[in-house]
Amino acid sequence: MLLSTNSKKHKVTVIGSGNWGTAISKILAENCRERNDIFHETVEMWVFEEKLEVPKNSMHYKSSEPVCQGQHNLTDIINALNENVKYLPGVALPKNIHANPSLEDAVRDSTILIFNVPHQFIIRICDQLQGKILPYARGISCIKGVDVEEEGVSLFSETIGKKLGIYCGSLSGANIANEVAKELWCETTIGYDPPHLDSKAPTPAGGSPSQSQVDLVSFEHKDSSGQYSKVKLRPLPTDYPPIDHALWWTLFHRPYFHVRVVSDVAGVALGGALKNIIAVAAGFVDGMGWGDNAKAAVMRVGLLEMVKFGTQFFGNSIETKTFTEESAGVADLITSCSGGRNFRCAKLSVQRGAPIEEIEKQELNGQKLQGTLTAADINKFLKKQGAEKDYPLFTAVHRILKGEMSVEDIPSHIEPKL
Ligand SMILES: NC(=O)C1=CN([C@@H]2O[C@H](COP(=O)(O)OP(=O)(O)OC[C@H]3O[C@@H](n4cnc5c(N)ncnc54)[C@H](O)[C@@H]3O)[C@@H](O)[C@H]2O)C=CC1
Ligand SMILES: O=C(CO)COP(=O)(O)O
Repeated sequence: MLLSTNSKKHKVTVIGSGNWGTAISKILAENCRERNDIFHETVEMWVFEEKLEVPKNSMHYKSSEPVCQGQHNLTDIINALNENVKYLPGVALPKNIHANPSLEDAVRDSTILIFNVPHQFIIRICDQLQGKILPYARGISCIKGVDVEEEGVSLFSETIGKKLGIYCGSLSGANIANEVAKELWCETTIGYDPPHLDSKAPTPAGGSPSQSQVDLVSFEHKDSSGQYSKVKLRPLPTDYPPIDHALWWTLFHRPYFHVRVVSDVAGVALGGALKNIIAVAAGFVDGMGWGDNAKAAVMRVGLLEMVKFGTQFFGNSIETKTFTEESAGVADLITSCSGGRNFRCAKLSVQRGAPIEEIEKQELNGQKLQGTLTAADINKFLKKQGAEKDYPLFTAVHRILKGEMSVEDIPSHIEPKL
């Protein structure tokens, strides 16, 4: 067990309060309460504010609480009822979650930042956070998606790290939020590869950089292209418990949420992003009524494309065994193709003959699909690389979503050409 001999405690903020953002906040709040020798008990949860009435599927529908009458801010409702009535209705949240509508206030003095929003919103959030966070904070991204720009494809753990000047790992796994929130057992994977102190960096007066330096210190860091580079990071002051694999395990592990911490940050993040495209494909073929064999076929081809993409574009910084051995890979693929939102909405879109965006709006009550956007992001990148034909399943999903191909074409499209 991790024992704390340090004088300062970590303050934890979750940036995001959707379906997964709230379920993760619940886990963290339970652990912060139990391990209040290491963590501040209160977990701040940043909420993108909106006004609503307590809905019928809430545990508090028609209760006599003042916030249950008429329209109120979601933050006020969460703080009064300890339930996220919109994104995780029916689940009692620990009282030590504080829903906060101010991003700046939510991250103030936090040493640990957990990023958990739909990926389309994270860049703007990072822009708003610049200069507002502790410079020696460390992060974990629970976001499933990729960041495609002119220069290429990056993972959000990297993008967040670069934009905020902090180190950020990743968390991903077979973790359908509603099941995790009901405390049904599952596994997850955390990727964290903390920078090593650069032994050649000038040592400041008064000791080693890790002990006394409060200014920028140069670290050697391996990025997702496998390149070692010198990056400047603020070391965590030594009066805090070190942020390492053991600390992440202590913060996230629950009897119902089993954590494995690995060093393959890129593999964890990439697996979570790419499986969402495959889940859309699985939904398409299931919507056609083609049965489990067809679904298994797209899962097989999809897993191979995941491994190929990781190897081709993330080089030696990725361990492809993460895709086959960790929850963040094949297990996430299986659960997402069974009961995930991408799967369910893609299936309904075929069954109802309606665009998936329409189904998303009708069925998800404000929750967001990631697979459709990721299919477009990955396609943009593959096109630029001239590699669309090497990834027939990823390409097919994008083309079907764009109306350029039909689901009936999937079998012939993914068959290797002789
Ligand atoms: N829900 C799940 O079962 C799981 C989700 N994930 C991943 O976690 C990430 C977050 O997903 P969820 O928490 O499920 O989100 P969600 O799908 O429930 O999305 C709704 C959230 O987006 C926020 N939002 C809407 N418009 C916004 C805006 N303009 N700016 C900022 N926020 C806005 C809403 O306030 C709400 O918090 C995604 O990348 C997802 O793939 C990972 C594992 C499981
Ligand atoms: O990532 C998930 C499960 O691990 C959830 O996937 P969906 O977003 O498709 O529901």
